[in-house]
Amino acid sequence: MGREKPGTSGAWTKLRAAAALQDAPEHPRGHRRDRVHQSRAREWCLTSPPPLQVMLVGDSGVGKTCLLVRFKDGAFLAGSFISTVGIDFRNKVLTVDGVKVKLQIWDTAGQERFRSVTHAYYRDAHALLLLYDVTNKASFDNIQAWLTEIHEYAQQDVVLMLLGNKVDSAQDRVVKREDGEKLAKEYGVPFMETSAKSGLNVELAFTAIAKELKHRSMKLPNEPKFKLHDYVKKEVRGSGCCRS
Ligand SMILES: Nc1nc2c(ncn2[C@@H]2O[C@H](COP(=O)(O)OP(=O)(O)OP(=O)(O)O)[C@@H](O)[C@H]2O)c(=O)[nH]1
Ligand SMILES: [Mg+2]
Repeated sequence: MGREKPGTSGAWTKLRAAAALQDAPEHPRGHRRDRVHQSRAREWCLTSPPPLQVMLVGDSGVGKTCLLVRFKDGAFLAGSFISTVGIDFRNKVLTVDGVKVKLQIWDTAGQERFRSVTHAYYRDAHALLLLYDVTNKASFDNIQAWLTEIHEYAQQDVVLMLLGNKVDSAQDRVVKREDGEKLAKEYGVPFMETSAKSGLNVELAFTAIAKELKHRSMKLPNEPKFKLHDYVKKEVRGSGCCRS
């Protein structure tokens, strides 16, 4: 039996919220978050229209959870690294060109052992933020494998953006900005460097995605076509240390 197209009905949203409740893991940072999680999910499924689904993917430790927390709460989760277990989500409403856009952002676990959980969520994603860590060459080298996985499991028209995170760690950098740009160009995806720690380009990454999804869903006849690549190129900010 085929599933209903994601994001098209309140029933779908409720299903997802119920699934989120069932799967809700202990919060990765050790707090009891079940109740917060439940009320968040309940509150979300009572609002309409259905949110646009954005998924964060990439190797473990690249900063997916920190990026989401920075975007949602404006804070950086310093301290010891506690890996995400399974999958979690946070909601955020953005105002894009005067229109409210609801994003439901899925924070996936980068660890290999959770890969099958993540696979199940790909096809409902409207957008994917694919992260690597500029201080970790292996996370950059694995981007091609992630792209293969995305190709296999995500919708063909999914909005995709490549992010090189932790750009604040200039001394530990091993992946040059140019390498990220080259790889992104090769695959035809927009690219920017970010820092969940300093906040660099975090808002921009999500806003760019929201703008693209909003333009796709509204398709106003007199509105000029939104070009995500051009928008990102125009708006992106360098880390201030390494731009030529
Ligand atoms: N310097 C710096 N450290 C960061 C940044 N983002 C995340 N970190 C650190 O990197 C570590 C991993 O961050 P997480 O956000 O938990 O990584 P993750 O991608 O969610 O990892 P998994 O949940 O295992 O997939 C933590 O110790 C963070 O404090 C950043 O922008 N700059
Ligand atoms: Mg995480």
